[in-house]
Amino acid sequence: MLQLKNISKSYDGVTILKNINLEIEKGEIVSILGPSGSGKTTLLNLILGLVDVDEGNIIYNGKDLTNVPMEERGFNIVFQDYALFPHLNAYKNITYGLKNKPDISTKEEVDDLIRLLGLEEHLNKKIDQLSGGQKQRVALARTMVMKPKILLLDEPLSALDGVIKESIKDRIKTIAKEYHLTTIIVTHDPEEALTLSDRVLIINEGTISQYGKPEEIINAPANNFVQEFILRQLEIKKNNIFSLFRKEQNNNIIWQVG
Ligand SMILES: Nc1ncnc2c1ncn2[C@@H]1O[C@H](COP(=O)(O)OP(=O)(O)OP(=O)(O)O)[C@@H](O)[C@H]1O
Repeated sequence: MLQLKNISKSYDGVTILKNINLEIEKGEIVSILGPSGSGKTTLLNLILGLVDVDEGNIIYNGKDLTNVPMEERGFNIVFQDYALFPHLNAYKNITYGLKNKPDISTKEEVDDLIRLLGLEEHLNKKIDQLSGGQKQRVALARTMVMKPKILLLDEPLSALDGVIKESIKDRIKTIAKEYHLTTIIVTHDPEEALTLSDRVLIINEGTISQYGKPEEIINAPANNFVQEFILRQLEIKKNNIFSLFRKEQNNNIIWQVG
């Protein structure tokens, strides 16, 4: 279990995160959801160890990691831009980290992951020959072969759309459940957070607005911010789709009458 206790962080005297308290169970998928500048990536970086906390503690399975350097925490991140090596093919990207630590994953485990992510046909391709969704899956595989204790994903779906987005969402869910892998995802998209996660952490201006299961957030928004910002966005999206549908129907009627 990961626990954040009274975490605070400021930059240049400006408070970015204030008194964050949070518990994430092993194998849970948690999304950090909030508007631009609310402190989502800062929170992810604090967990990863890329950024130091000003106050508070990060505890993992009872051990205080607050002052443990990033490399020793055993967490791993997939960045928004994937950060793949362009001169290496997909397979070499996936197995790159194993060069120095070959015992972490067996060949069978690597092959399993490649199969799970549907990358078999793309292994010999260079990175610039891959689509956005394929790059994303290579980045996920490269991180997963290192068997992180916690998988951190920064806006993993933002560059993707439609069917590909849904398919990567499913793959993230499958991997998290199959490997009992605690997964923390930063997103600004309420629909993505609510459909992908076991629990959603909604932050606004550096504080927690609500932390709960998707159905709790939808059925019992804790405050005005959750209601107005998060649920309203979903409502607008839904209405846009319905109005498009109605327009289409009206056009058909006019066309038929005409
Ligand atoms: N290294 C830094 N130095 C100074 N200010 C920073 C630094 N990193 C982040 N900030 C500030 O902290 C605030 C929160 O940034 P953060 O990147 O965590 O937000 P976010 O919720 O992830 O936003 P977005 O959705 O736009 O990526 C912003 O106002 C940002 O300008």
